[in-house]
Amino acid sequence: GELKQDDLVNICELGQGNGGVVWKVRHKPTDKIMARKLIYLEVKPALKSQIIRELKVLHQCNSPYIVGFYGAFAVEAQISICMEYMDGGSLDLILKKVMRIPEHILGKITVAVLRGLSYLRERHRIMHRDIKPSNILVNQQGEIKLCDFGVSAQLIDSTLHTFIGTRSYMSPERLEGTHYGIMSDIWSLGLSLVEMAVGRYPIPPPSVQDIDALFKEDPHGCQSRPEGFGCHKGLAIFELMEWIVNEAPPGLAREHFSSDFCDFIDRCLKKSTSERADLNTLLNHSFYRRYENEIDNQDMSNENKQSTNDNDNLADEQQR
Ligand SMILES: Nc1ncnc2c1ncn2[C@@H]1O[C@H](COP(=O)(O)OP(=O)(O)OP(=O)(O)O)[C@@H](O)[C@H]1O
Ligand SMILES: NCCNc1nnc(-c2ccc(F)c(F)c2Nc2ccc(I)cc2F)o1
Ligand SMILES: [Mg+2]
Repeated sequence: GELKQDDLVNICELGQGNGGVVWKVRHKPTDKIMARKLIYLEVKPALKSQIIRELKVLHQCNSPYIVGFYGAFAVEAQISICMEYMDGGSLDLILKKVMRIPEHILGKITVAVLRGLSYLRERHRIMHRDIKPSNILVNQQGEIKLCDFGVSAQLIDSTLHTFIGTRSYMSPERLEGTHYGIMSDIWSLGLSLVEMAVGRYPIPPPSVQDIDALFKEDPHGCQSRPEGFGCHKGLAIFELMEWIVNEAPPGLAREHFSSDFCDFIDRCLKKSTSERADLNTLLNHSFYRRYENEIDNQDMSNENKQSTNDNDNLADEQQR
């Protein structure tokens, strides 16, 4: 049935973005735990109902790589989007805890993101528009899923002027205001992977010393960021955008990462879209190939776990 405000009880706040806050909530009638995103929007009622109508398409977005959707509604100037609660949180939070994410995990993340992007394109003819670590969520079953993709054209339109971030995962062509498409998601994926591999937003690129300091065996054994790494004064958002448009793209240090990971990143971070790899090319890249069956076992094992549980329950029942 339809979700409504009175049926939801706040448990705790999961985080704030720019223009949105996300709560962990319980849906009383079903006792289901959900994540409720509230987006503040002052738009005419006609536009609000159009947004709610367009968000209903999320009921058809069913993929192991896309966060589940329970419903959307508006109360005054707040749009609520109720979705699957991902109890592992987002990759930006995980990155803060672990300093940097090892390559084999980044391989699994890459498989999930590319499969999520191709699902959205093949089945719903949409691009994501906001690929970045905070929009890639994980759960304790080890599943990796995408959220916050532009399914409603009107919601995108109504929030264009409000959502500016502190850092930009936007591609050069998007920052230049020229037309952009799925290839812009590929750039954002590349930049997100470099950030997670190195442990900080990669523009302006860390110095060679920074990188070596990061990877030398930490004497204390704990993963701590070297002095001044990453927390040096970042560029202001506009300087950052200028850097992305005018300077060479970031890349990975070949002495610390496999050559096919470095090559994968180089192909995602080509500044010109005609040189950048498209989705199909990346789905055939050796870095993707190396991890694609790993994640299938992951999914299979979850399904197997589910079915063995079902069988166990059935067996129990028959004994009772
Ligand atoms: N479905 C979810 N399950 C669990 N945690 C979530 C879920 N959706 C969002 N979050 C958490 O809420 C935080 C805020 O999300 P939100 O999308 O508003 O902002 P953001 O993605 O961090 O940044 P921005 O607003 O710039 O897009 C995220 O960082 C994430 O940790
Ligand atoms: N600054 C606040 C965070 N930014 C942001 N969060 N969600 C969106 C979003 C934008 C357009 C759209 F159509 C959505 F459905 C959107 N949300 C959305 C899409 C799919 C799922 I599953 C869940 C969602 F919240 O934009
Ligand atoms: Mg988000």
